[in-house]
Amino acid sequence: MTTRVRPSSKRCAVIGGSGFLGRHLVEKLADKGYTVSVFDIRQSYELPGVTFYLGDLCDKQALLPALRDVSLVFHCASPAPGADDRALFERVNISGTRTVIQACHEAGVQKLVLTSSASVVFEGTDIKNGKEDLPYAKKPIDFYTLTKIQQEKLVLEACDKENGFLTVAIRPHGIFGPRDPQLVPILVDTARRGKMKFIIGNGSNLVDFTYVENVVHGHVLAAERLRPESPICGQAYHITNDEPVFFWDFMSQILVGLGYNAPRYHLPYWLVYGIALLLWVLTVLLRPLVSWKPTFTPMRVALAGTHHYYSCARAKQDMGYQPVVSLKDAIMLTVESYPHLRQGA
Ligand SMILES: NC(=O)C1=CN([C@@H]2O[C@H](COP(=O)(O)OP(=O)(O)OC[C@H]3O[C@@H](n4cnc5c(N)ncnc54)[C@H](OP(=O)(O)O)[C@@H]3O)[C@@H](O)[C@H]2O)C=CC1
Ligand SMILES: CC(C)CCC[C@@H](C)[C@H]1CC[C@H]2C3=C(CC[C@]12C)[C@@]1(C)CCC(=O)C[C@@H]1CC3
Repeated sequence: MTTRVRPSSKRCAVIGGSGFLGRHLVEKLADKGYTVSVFDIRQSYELPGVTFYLGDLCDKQALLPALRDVSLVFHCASPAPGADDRALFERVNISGTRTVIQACHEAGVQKLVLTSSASVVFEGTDIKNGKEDLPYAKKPIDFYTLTKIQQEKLVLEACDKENGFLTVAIRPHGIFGPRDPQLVPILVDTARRGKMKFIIGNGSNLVDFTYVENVVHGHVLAAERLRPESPICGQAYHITNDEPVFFWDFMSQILVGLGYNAPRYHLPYWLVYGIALLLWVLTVLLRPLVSWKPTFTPMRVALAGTHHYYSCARAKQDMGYQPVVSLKDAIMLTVESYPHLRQGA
């Protein structure tokens, strides 16, 4: 006779736990006394109480050992948005997420928390205080967004109270903080190449940027509140700093904090967007010959020139969410964490 070990509620797995958000989440969970299994295609650190399983999440056999005796799974793996590779996004974010759900069923996992993105409703036009009932983008601005939409739908539709499998999706926006490989490094690289002189549009667009610890806090709350009687089952939740800021003020504060000049000259939004679109088409057409990645992609230009901020009212009401680090402190902590990216370093 085989006896099945009942998964402990203090054992969890983090798929994508070697990444920027994933590692911060793992550190918080370990701090809170969880035993954590990390599943990722790479191992970027070591931590007591954390076991690493390496593999591709599209491979169920590789994934299953990481989910053994685990009751709670966080899925925060995705190819980086800059990958611009439709096949890769579809394979990892859509088929891979189906595989994650199947593996959870086979391993007897009871709760799945997905890291989705607030950009699942973003089509390149203004969103002001967007709530979760906004429809998914009909014309997603890139393959990343397109596949994040499908991924979120798969996870929320898999929620099945009768069979004891509960799911929830967290939608952060513009995550930043120590060790982020995207926002600050791309910004500094652009400044070092002398391309951060211009403000795209009139500079009055409000945007959410979310400190990584607040995103982690949203994930942990969701996991701990995910019970059959809870309103959060099968729902998506915006998690932001809840302090919309002018996009170009935020960028300037980071740049100035690191010793670079803030951008000063204005360029018309539609001109820059048109050029970015043209460059993107050229890179696609010339791809077999040239492997050049433009800094100003249509997605980045749209994000830099429109309003996109979201309401966290639902997360506050259903999960008791409140940001734990203010934007001012978050910017200071972030700037301090990148001494190697300072001007002249
Ligand atoms: N950063 C942001 O501003 C936002 C991010 N998100 C979402 O948050 C999540 C985490 O993002 P972030 O931490 O920034 O991203 P990272 O790229 O830092 O982390 C993702 C991790 O997943 C790994 N990974 C990618 N593909 C696979 C695969 N097939 N199998 C196993 N592991 C894989 C990555 O490895 P490798 O690095 O080698 O690819 C990486 O370690 C993602 O789902 C993203 O869509 C949502 C909103 C905003
Ligand atoms: C070169 C400049 C015009 C812009 C430099 C900063 C950008 C790299 C970042 C500003 C907003 C960020 C953002 C994301 C990635 C980095 C930025 C474009 C996401 C696309 C990451 C993944 C998501 O799910 C949504 C994010 C929105 C904001």
